[in-house]
Amino acid sequence: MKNYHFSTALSDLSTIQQGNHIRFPSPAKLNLFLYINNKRPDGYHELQTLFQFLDYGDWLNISLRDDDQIQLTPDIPNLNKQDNLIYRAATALQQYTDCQCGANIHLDKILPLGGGVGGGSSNAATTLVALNYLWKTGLTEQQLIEIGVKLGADVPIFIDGRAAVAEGIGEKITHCQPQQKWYLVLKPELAISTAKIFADVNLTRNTPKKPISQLLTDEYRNDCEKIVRNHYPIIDELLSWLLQYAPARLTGTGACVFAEFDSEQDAQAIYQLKPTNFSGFVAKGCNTSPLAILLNQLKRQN
Ligand SMILES: C[C@@](CO)(OP(=O)(O)O)[C@H](O)COP(=O)(O)OP(=O)(O)OC[C@H]1O[C@@H](n2ccc(N)nc2=O)[C@H](O)[C@@H]1O
Ligand SMILES: Nc1ncnc2c1ncn2[C@@H]1O[C@H](COP(=O)(O)OP(=O)(O)O)[C@@H](O)[C@H]1O
Repeated sequence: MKNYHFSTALSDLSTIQQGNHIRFPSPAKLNLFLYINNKRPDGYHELQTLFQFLDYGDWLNISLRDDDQIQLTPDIPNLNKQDNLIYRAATALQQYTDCQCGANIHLDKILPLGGGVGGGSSNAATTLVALNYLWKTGLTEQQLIEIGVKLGADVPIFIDGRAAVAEGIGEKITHCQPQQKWYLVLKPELAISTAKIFADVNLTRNTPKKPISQLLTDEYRNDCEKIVRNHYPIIDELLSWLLQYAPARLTGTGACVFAEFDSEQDAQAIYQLKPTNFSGFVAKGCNTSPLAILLNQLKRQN
């Protein structure tokens, strides 16, 4: 059975490096809180949001090629290769560095598209970090972030690899150490467009900005939750169900919802009770990204 929890695999590098392939983790994130402070004249919204990684996500299996082609398998339904953030990240790195290297990239996808768990952004970040390592292009983290931010607002946080509060539209990052709880994440079978949520006239977009120290200790909320619950009755239903058992919220602009627990056993116990027509998973929150952990291990080995 495939394992989408990274910590076990990362404890044994022989499962990560097989022949000329290396498997790189592309973890999910949760927005433990998300407040919208303001709409800027250019239409973007200023946020204060807490990112934590999950010990769970996609794998990117990468090997080098003799030519400069980027081969990407398998196809994601309804997404052209040229629009896939993995392909865009790889070609952006080639262009930035003038590098003639290529790669075969196989994506083992488990994270839902438009799920608010950052799958696309994480795939882009893992591609940049992994290919910079494999191609020996030697870019600094800051240079990778410069490329990544053009691909999506959340790509820099996945490159940075440490839990943080992001402000502005995501460019101002303050590292922090929230509790590493266990989460039960439920995935409704629907994708939510981030643009659509931010365009909604009823969105709460004037939450006063607060000092980060206060945000971390106050009760956590997500300003997108009210309108997402209104638009999608199924999400409303799922959140009401989870709230019977534990504190629960929306992540990002949805569609996934999560509940937090102090132990894996507690999270698993509620997972067993979930309505059978919904999929979900249990995973631990981590303040250091599994990708950063693997990269350090690979560098130490060389
Ligand atoms: C708000 C977050 C929190 O994690 O939501 P999720 O996408 O994860 O659910 C993200 O930062 C989202 O980042 P990302 O998904 O990359 O959004 P983008 O593609 O950059 O933006 C899509 C559209 O949403 C609107 N948008 C996005 C981010 C923002 N701070 N203000 C906005 O108004 C803009 O209209 C933009 O054109
Ligand atoms: N490799 C990829 N994985 C997922 N989505 C991708 C990818 N490449 C491009 N996309 C596009 O990015 C959109 C947002 O994806 P994703 O980051 O998974 O959602 P969210 O930001 O809600 O967590 C998708 O709906 C899809 O159209």
